[in-house]
Amino acid sequence: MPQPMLVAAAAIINDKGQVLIARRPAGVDQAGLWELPGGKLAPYETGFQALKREIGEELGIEVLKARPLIRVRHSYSNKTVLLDVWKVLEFAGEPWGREGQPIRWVAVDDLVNYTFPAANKPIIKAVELPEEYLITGAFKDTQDALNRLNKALEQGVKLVQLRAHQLNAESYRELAQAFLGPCQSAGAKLMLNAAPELLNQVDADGIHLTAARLAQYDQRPVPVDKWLAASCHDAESITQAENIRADFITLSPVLKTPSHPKAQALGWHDFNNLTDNSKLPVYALGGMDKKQLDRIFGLGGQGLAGITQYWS
Ligand SMILES: Nc1nc2c([nH]c(=O)n2[C@H]2C[C@H](O)[C@@H](COP(=O)(O)OP(=O)(O)OP(=O)(O)O)O2)c(=O)[nH]1
Ligand SMILES: [Mg+2]
Repeated sequence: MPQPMLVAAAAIINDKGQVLIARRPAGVDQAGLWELPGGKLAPYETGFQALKREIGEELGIEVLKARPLIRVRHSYSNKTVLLDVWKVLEFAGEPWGREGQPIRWVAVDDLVNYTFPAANKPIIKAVELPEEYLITGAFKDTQDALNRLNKALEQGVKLVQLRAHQLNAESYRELAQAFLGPCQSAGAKLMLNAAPELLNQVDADGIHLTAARLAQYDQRPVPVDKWLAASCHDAESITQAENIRADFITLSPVLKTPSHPKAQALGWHDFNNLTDNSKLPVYALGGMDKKQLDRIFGLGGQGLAGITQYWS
């Protein structure tokens, strides 16, 4: 593999939740496309140092607080880049295009309407996705499931996977239908852990494939305007998820968990290796709680999945 060009880039979010994008000038690589501001690492710079310098040079603001968002390696015909993308949480000053480049604050949901370089597809997804992915646990009946869902939504959950393998297809469909309203009202996305065809009957936001379902496809089984996620456990399943153009994955079990006592845990080291080699946003799953979020970000993860504390 050729040595990639190292690039630091920033997802700068303002207090309205909008993201700052800039337009690449004519005559440079990827000319005319929109990008996240940033640029090449100078020799001996860390990603964060380069981020601070590039953002100062290009936008005239000072980055005060940032955390890793995603790292993506991508090969263009003429070069390979390794984009080290940070989420900027605090900055000083008012950004302007210091190099004459047009800049724009864009709502996260509008990012799909702008054309970015090919490497940015998973990066834009990482910007859109929240830090936590709720996977439903046990429940007594429909009302109990809805009560638990509403409690989780009240606590700010924005991404929900309805996982209920104990239900038959019809009961699952009914429950999925019942989940739609509360999720929509709370501005949360609903992923169905079910066959992709169910999207024809239930207008949820996407499908989450089990590892077994993931292995069955050789192309993306859901339309591009829906989300596709998959459960991965190793490098092979991650490659498979990338091949069928999934949008994000869960990787498990990171730590030992009572729900899957026989499964061998990956541990943090392997979690890091696998996320490093994955293009897609990766949620850590298995034995996770909110206290581990900073560690997950540092190791290349999008956030954590499971969060049984929201479902108890
Ligand atoms: N900044 C930025 N670069 C991106 C993005 N997506 C993407 O593929 N790239 C590629 C395009 C370029 O080949 C490379 C970044 O180089 P750059 O042109 O921003 O570098 P720079 O700011 O240091 O500029 P210069 O030294 O060439 O003046 O990474 C993105 O979202 N932001
Ligand atoms: Mg630049």
